[in-house]
Amino acid sequence: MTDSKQICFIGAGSMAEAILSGLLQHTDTKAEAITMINRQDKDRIETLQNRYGIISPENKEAAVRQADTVILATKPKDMDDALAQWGDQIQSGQRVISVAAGIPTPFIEERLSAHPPVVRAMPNTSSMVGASATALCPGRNAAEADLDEAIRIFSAIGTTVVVKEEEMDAVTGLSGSGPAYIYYLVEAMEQAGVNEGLSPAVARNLTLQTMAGAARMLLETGEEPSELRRRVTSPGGTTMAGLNTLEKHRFQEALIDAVHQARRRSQELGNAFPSPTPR
Ligand SMILES: NC(=O)C1=CN([C@@H]2O[C@H](COP(=O)(O)OP(=O)(O)OC[C@H]3O[C@@H](n4cnc5c(N)ncnc54)[C@H](O)[C@@H]3O)[C@@H](O)[C@H]2O)C=CC1
Ligand SMILES: O=C(O)[C@@H]1CCC=N1
Repeated sequence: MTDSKQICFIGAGSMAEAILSGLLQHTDTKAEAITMINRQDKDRIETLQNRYGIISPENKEAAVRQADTVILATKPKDMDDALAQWGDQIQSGQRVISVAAGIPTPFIEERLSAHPPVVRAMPNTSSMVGASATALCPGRNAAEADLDEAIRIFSAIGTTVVVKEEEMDAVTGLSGSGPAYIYYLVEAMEQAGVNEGLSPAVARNLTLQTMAGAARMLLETGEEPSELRRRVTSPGGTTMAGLNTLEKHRFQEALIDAVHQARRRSQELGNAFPSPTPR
């Protein structure tokens, strides 16, 4: 992605940093093309300036006004205030991308008097290493070119899919929150290795490569996970003993419920921000 387009992040937390880092490492985007605005927290912007060389704008209003794309990356609960604070700076010729969980596009559209195009995105923090799984959906003022531009940004830092807005809560529960489930699994596998007498370093090394290898097998062979699992599982062997235990503890049911509860929570966050105008 060759780019001189200006991007302004409103909200400079974990997700904004993951996108920023991914863009700088995996595209031709220059740090000078990125501005970041954060509430109160001057230290945070200084950290990001030192880490990435991005600009902390003197005139924050102008930075929002001058961006080609404004990325809204505050917590859902802060979005209303952030739109009240910065929304009047956003012009119709700009493009807005929101990465906030749960917040429907009409909620944002109704708070932007210039009616710019809004695209909703749900990336994940693997953006940082160019490996996000991002789902996108266009708001009512977004033309194909706006969606394409958002796809272009997020394709540079991972894979993208376009979904219907009503699918965004499910996406959030699955791939938005998903990295945390995987890290949780890694924590458990490492602990298991240590419990069985391995050093923490060896347990980590083996766990991570096992995880990475299994992911690559899935991606590169295109085989079904159930088939790949079958090939590891010799009848009466060790894997079967392990899998039977996972089944006894209802491991799959627990994961399915985790995604369901995360989806439900995303929906709940959205319900807290109703949109008065029916679409
Ligand atoms: N962390 C994750 O894995 C993912 C997060 N998201 C979404 O990204 C958004 C941000 O999440 P995180 O980065 O984790 O949160 P965070 O709390 O790390 O960052 C949010 C930042 O927004 C700033 N902020 C709040 N109000 C502001 C205002 N009025 N003007 C300027 N800055 C303001 C805060 O100071 C904070 O630094 C959330 O809406 C979340 O749902 C989406 C996908 C994954
Ligand atoms: O936990 C959260 O609410 C955010 C949204 C998806 C991942 N993290």
